[in-house]
Amino acid sequence: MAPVFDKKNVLVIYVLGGPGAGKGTQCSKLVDEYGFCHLSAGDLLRAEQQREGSSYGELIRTYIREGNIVPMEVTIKLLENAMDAALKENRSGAGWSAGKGRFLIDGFPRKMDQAVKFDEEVCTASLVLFYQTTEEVMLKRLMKRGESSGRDDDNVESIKKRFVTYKETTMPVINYYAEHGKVAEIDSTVSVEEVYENTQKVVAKILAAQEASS
Ligand SMILES: Nc1ncnc2c1ncn2[C@@H]1O[C@H](COP(=O)(O)OP(=O)(O)OP(=O)(O)O)[C@@H](O)[C@H]1O
Ligand SMILES: O=c1ccn([C@@H]2O[C@H](COP(=O)(O)O)[C@@H](O)[C@H]2O)c(=O)[nH]1
Ligand SMILES: [Mg+2]
Repeated sequence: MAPVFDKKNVLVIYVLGGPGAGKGTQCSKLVDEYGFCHLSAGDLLRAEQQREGSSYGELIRTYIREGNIVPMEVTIKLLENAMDAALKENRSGAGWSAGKGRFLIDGFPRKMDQAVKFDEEVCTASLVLFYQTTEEVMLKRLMKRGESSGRDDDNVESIKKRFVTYKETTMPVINYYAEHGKVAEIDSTVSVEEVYENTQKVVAKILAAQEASS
């Protein structure tokens, strides 16, 4: 079913990279500076897993623990509903007016079927921010985060599985968007501030281009 909002009115940036690459960290800085609505597919799935009465709770729990990708219909519906709700809030500020808004979609699309379906039926992204670092760095960050995150998948067994899914299933998505000239690759090995400086440069350009065309 088509989304309720008009896709012409939304600016979408996908935020991709390996588990623990720093996607969420950079998104929160972008929210503060540019007023994006940040939608993390993983967070939406975790919230749905916890929701009383959800028929997907157990399914989501198993997929996340195994580092697998939840069937796309579930995730796309959650994202679409969250976008719709944000647009109905009538937010103010740069990029927001009646029915218009700007979104960071974090950790999605992670599989080609999601990418094709979302592009066709919901909306297309103007840019893909791709945070790149080594598995060694990501493992260290996730193990540290796991001391306090409470996430079922911040343990070494799940992390190893997430790395396999990332390489086999998500890298083809990133390569697909790279072939379409949409990917900005950013080294996320360096400090949060340095990563953000490089992120700002790319995002500021996209926002300026959008402003010039509207
Ligand atoms: N550039 C950085 N340098 C050092 N630590 C970082 C950096 N970026 C993020 N971190 C830390 O690494 C951990 C993972 O970061 P974050 O949660 O942003 O990653 P993510 O890509 O969203 O991970 P996931 O895919 O698991 O959701 C966090 O504890 C965060 O504080
Ligand atoms: O589109 C998606 C995004 C995420 N998942 C599942 O959630 C976990 C955690 O995602 P984070 O982005 O690390 O918070 C991921 O490993 C998948 O199991 C998904 O199924 N589909
Ligand atoms: Mg995250």
